[in-house]
Amino acid sequence: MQGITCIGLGKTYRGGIEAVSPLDLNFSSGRTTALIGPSGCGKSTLLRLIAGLEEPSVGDVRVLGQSPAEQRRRAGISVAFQDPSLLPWLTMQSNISLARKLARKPPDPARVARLIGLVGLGGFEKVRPAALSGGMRQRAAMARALASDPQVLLLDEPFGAVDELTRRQLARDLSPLWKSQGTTTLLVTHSVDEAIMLSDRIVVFSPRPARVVADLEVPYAAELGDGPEFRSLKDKVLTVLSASAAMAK
Ligand SMILES: Nc1ncnc2c1ncn2[C@@H]1O[C@H](COP(=O)(O)OP(=O)(O)OP(=O)(O)O)[C@@H](O)[C@H]1O
Repeated sequence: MQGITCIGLGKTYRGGIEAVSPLDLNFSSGRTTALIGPSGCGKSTLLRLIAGLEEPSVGDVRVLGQSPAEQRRRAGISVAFQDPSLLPWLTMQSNISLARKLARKPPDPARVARLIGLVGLGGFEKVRPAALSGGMRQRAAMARALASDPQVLLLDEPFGAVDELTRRQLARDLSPLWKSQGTTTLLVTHSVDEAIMLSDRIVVFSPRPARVVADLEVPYAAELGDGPEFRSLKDKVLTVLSASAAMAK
């Protein structure tokens, strides 16, 4: 089975905090899955395990048939996390171009320019990260994540510092880029709207340690934003989420 496969995958941090309780989950190739759940339930930990940035305490994870470390070596995984780690000494444009170089892909200034335009940062190409706002840095990090045409894209609240209107616009403009390339995408978000708009499937987690409490398909029609399919799915996710949050009390 390709895609991303978690086999009995669990993580307990030093000090005994169990963030992810052993999980069996598969994320199919080419699909976008939103991961949603109460704050602190372990979503970022799961993403970091899949990215190979954290070692599992138990179990295993395979990313397109390989270990996360192997995939990272082949630059098959791109990440855009809450805290956009742009290199401070490089301009915004160079940060984005560098992603292609690190992935051993040929330079593609036209693609880089198009991405910068799509994230609304045209005119800021030569600016260094410190002179950008938090939301602008997140948008640059998103462009950087997409610049190398990754096979796997891991997004952890990539638009958390961006205002609601811009978020919607980014979701609309950027998701076709990864969807048309068959990228396997995981998106951690607190926004049910964003989860429905961007994904094919929504996995809802319990309070820590993360366990799956619902696994929902997103019907195609839900993408439209405010139709009955959208509203009914949103109600369903919110109901599961509030039941899940109540488990913590
Ligand atoms: N490096 C670490 N060492 C120890 N504990 C950690 C570490 N990273 C996360 N945790 C703990 O693990 C739990 C899960 O954290 P995680 O960041 O994965 O949750 P989350 O669901 O992504 O939260 P949020 O939605 O608020 O971003 C939390 O209790 C957190 O304090």
